[in-house]
Amino acid sequence: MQKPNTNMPPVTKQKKTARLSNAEKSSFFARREAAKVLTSVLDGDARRQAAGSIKSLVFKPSVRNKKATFALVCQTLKCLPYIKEILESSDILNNKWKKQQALMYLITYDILFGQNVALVGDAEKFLQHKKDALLSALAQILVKNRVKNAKDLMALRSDVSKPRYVRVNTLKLNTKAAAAVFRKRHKVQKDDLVPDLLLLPPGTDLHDHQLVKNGSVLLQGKASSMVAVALDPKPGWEVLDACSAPGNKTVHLAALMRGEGKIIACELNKERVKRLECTIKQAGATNVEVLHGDFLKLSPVDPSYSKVRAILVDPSCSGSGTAVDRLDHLLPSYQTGHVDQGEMHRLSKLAAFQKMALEHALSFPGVERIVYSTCSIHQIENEDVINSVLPFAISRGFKLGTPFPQWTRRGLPVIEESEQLLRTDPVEDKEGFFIALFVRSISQSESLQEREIGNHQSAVVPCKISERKVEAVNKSRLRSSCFFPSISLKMSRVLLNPYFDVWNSKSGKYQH
Ligand SMILES: C[S@@+](CC[C@H](N)C(=O)[O-])C[C@H]1O[C@@H](n2cnc3c(N)ncnc32)[C@H](O)[C@@H]1O
Repeated sequence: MQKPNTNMPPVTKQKKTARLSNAEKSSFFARREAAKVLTSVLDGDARRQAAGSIKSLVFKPSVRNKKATFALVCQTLKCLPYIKEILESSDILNNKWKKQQALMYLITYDILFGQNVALVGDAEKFLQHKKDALLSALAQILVKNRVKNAKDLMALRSDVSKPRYVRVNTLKLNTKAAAAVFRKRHKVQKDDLVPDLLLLPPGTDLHDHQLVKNGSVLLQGKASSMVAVALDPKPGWEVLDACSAPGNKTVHLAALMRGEGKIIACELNKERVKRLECTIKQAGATNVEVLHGDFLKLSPVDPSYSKVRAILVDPSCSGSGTAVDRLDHLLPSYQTGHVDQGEMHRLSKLAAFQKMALEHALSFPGVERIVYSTCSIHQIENEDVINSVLPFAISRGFKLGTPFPQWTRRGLPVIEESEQLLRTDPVEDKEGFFIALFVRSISQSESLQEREIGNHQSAVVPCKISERKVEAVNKSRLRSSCFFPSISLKMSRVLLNPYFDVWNSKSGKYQH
């Protein structure tokens, strides 16, 4: 039997096609485009290997009607648990239609929750004929959820709304002037915590706004904008942004430094370096030097970095804190709160890299301030990373600082210093970020620098720490070594010696 072609309007009847209205044609094609995106999203979610976020899939050049496709995919996902239940309980899909599952979901959405208009096409007609069965399955769900109609049912799964945050790029425009421009069409408030951050009503679409296009403002969230402010670099400083693309925080640092001093923006990924360069150019940040390379391979004792006073470590992370922004909360896996073995393995690998990157930053002898940040909600990428590097940080003369002391949401109470860590909440603040700040006095960083040996092959970096700290470090290292029973006695002795860390620039590793 010949397969029906659901990708074309009923072309066999040429006359009929000609009579299709523009609305009918465009919704027919929008549903087909949406079906491709939805198939990709659901397959990726089932395999826990997303091909991209919903937004990135919709914004691919191949999708013509982006706005309609995006709306249809999101609305259908929002109702998906009900749609699945309805299709299952009414049992109307034969094998032929089951193979076009995403399209069935979209059309069912249109019939029961959407406008129920312009339903041309074989798949649409099939479901229209089964409308009574669909309605009766929906009625049962309404009773079960104690709501009167489909609209009220959808409201049960309503969107989280968050203000449209706009960070003014003070390298190009002052905040007062930016606020005045937006005030012509929107209600504008200034954020009470982050300087140069404006709040516009939720849903305000500014993607095509002139100020966004010319780099005068950035559509950067509040939590993300807190990171550079926490590092607090001063004009004239040298700052290292360890993992910098796409560069939103790099250019924020540049603005806070008023374009004075130098930022070394390091990025490993070649493609992302291009994005970084675009961001820098668009923002007009002239004091940024892009370094395409591996941050872990930079030698802390290389004279090129001897003047670096602050480092931002914003490493690759799971991104779990921005799930709402990426619309992941609409996905079936998010709704079950499932973290499977594969995901746990991925988190452990990320955490291992995050720890290495932070430890590496702590090794630069002239540095006074380090911020570690993630957009993850997982303890393994946040508090656990801090806990695991604390002994080393202390051995290098650092202590934890308190970014935004007035902010009430702090780290999870799984380490003693949790009050010094900062978290934002994915529900309350609409983004789940984590920020930790390490500080060291200038005198300590200077004495480390004086003592360092600028040997390019191998440099010994003695650490100046008090007896009390040595004891704390030893105790804590002993504790950590207990988790690795395979570590030999000889090796643990080396690990327990807090005085010397040897950087070998050939291997790009420390020798303790
Ligand atoms: C979370 S993103 C950084 C976001 C950036 N700070 C911003 O605000 O726009 C992490 C970046 O680190 C980069 N990266 C990962 N490993 C790296 C390494 N070893 N050295 C330098 N960059 C690395 C990734 O390619 C990615 O672009």
